[in-house]
Amino acid sequence: MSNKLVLVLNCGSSSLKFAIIDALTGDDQISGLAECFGLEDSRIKWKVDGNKFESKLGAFTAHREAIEFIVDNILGQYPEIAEQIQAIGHRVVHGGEKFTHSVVIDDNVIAGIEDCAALAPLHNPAHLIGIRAAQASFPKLPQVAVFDTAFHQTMPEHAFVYALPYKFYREHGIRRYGMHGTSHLFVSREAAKALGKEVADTNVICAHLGNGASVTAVRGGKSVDTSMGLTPLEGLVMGTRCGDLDPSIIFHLVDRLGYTIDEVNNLMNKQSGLLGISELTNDCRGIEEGYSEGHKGATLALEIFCYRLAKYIASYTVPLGRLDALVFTGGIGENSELIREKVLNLLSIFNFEVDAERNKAARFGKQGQITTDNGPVAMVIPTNEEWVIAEDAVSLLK
Ligand SMILES: Nc1ncnc2c1ncn2[C@@H]1O[C@H](COP(=O)(O)OP(=O)(O)O)[C@@H](O)[C@H]1O
Ligand SMILES: CC(=O)OP(=O)(O)O
Ligand SMILES: [Mg+2]
Repeated sequence: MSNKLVLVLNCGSSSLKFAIIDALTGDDQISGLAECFGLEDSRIKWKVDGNKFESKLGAFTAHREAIEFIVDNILGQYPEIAEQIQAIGHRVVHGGEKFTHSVVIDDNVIAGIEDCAALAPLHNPAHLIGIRAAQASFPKLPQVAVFDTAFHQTMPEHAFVYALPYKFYREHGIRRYGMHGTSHLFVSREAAKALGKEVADTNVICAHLGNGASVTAVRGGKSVDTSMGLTPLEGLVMGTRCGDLDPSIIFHLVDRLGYTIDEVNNLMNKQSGLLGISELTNDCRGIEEGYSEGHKGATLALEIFCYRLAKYIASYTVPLGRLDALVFTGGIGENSELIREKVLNLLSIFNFEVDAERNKAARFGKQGQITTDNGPVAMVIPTNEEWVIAEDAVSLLK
């Protein structure tokens, strides 16, 4: 048997993404998404060999029921696939300073993920539910945790310490950690391949633009700075998150406008970003549609998104010195030729020259350079976090 199949689970605050993936080739045999938390009408959608299926999960289904559905109703139909699964790989957003690499899950690891839950309150508690449910459903299979933060543990202290009294880092671990590390690792490695260079000799800036979004400066295969911080709220404008702002806005909202801390948390994580500015939608496709129809809010949201992103990208030339390529990835980075073009035009000081044909062609999972050969390289590289998770899971079993 040449397959090395891994079931990869990415439990988010309100959804669960899953894939059964071959660690050797990156091909997924089955993949899907369950919208499973707090919804009256939660659903699960999945794909097998390009064929699409959908089913209702019922009201208020949570991760545990979704995993039971995957095991009983989906894998149950494909026993020849199910019996080949060798491990379960879990995406875990926050591993603090404790986890610099992927690990096989045991009670100590679970306690470590619990310790980090306060730093990623929307993500880590969901991962723990997923881990426990997977342990119950697959008691014989090894479970592996792969951390978003691990790739960023190479950042130097001057990039990760906040300008607060130092004791808050020393005593409470309050520092910048960075997320989406698995994606930044994957696309920076693929960029080196595409450039025909050794990873150790390749400097790239990666923009992962999905519902959450972050930019990372990768020097010689190592993360040297990234835009997310203690939590996934810092940095870029995102679908519903505000990213960077003046921290005094929090005092103003609480002291002057009577908001509770919980309300501020909800406002900044769930009601801001593209959704908050546009007063239309958090979905980039809807923002682009609004922009093309002259919708004022959508236009402003798009402009702020691109401007902030371009500023971050420009600033990451500081830790790199030399830039071999700028990489776009994530649902927006892989598909939005409009945003890529706007961002590259804002970065005119670097002489990027957009190639309209190439930029148009790079979408729906296609990799490729989107600039002309006359200037610096920008490219689209579809991310594959699930493949990295599957590879790590299998390599830990050897
Ligand atoms: N064809 C497209 N054009 C523009 N944006 C797109 C397109 N397809 C997907 N997106 C955007 O990608 C985002 C989701 O990205 P994704 O990486 O799937 O998110 P997640 O962070 O949940 O993994 C959404 O804002 C969606 O609108
Ligand atoms: C860390 C983070 O923002 O993850 P996601 O993009 O999956 O929300
Ligand atoms: Mg994603």
